Amino acid sequence: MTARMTLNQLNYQLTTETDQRNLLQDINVTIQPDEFVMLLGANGAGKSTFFNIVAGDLTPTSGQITFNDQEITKQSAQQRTRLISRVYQDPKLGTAADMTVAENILLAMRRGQRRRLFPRRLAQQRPQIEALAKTLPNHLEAQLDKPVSNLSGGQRQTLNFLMATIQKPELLLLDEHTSALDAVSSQALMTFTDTTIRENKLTCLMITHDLADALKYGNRLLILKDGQLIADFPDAEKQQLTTEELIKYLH
Ligand SMILES: Nc1ncnc2c1ncn2[C@@H]1O[C@H](COP(=O)(O)OP(=O)(O)OP(=O)(O)O)[C@@H](O)[C@H]1O
Repeated sequence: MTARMTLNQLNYQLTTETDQRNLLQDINVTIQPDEFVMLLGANGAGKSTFFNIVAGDLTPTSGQITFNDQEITKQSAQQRTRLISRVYQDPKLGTAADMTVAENILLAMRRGQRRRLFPRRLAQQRPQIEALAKTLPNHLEAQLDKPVSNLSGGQRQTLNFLMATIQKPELLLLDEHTSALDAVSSQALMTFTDTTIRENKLTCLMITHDLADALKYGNRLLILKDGQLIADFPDAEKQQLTTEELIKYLH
């Protein structure tokens, strides 16, 4: 099996006027296509920096990133958008607030294609959009003609997740995507996330501070501490882990 992504001897050093800090240090990790990886770490451990490097928003100071056997270390975030989708913590990011839910879904379906004939396409694709919406949690199917700015946080994050996965990215990055939601909405989106990843066989890296979710979902678990990967649990070991053991790693 060709690895989906390999990070080799990767370092990221932040240089300011007053000091130099290694935000990521000697990261060596290979992600396989069938992996749904939980990434844990205390505040400031370097998780978002890790995602920014993978997405191409930051360039590593040294080391290589290989994606499907091609080196992409110097590729921009724009060049990687065909491969990598990201959902952020903030429900306001990722959607067009003034457009309706249906229009946003159509935009995501047609990302990368020409925008001509948009109203006609919207009418043509309506049955498909409605069928899709019926599978979604958080009652989003009843909101198709509402502007996105009217949605609750849970509904907006559900839409963000759908838009990020509708074209089946090669790699999905979930950056604490349920953490701003109430417990019920968060669990509904997490269940939908898990089903979507399994059914579409997506490769996924997910940052979370929710230890119960980290243990329940995914088939591998990585822990970052002070910019270094200090633990890597494959599925069988992950299944034996307890919250208490995880807490010890995070301190
Ligand atoms: N542009 C920057 N300037 C200064 N410090 C930075 C910058 N970016 C990140 N840092 C620092 O680097 C460290 C790692 O940050 P990062 O956001 O990657 O951590 P994190 O694990 O995602 O944390 P959290 O769980 O709080 O989101 C932190 O100490 C942070 O303050």
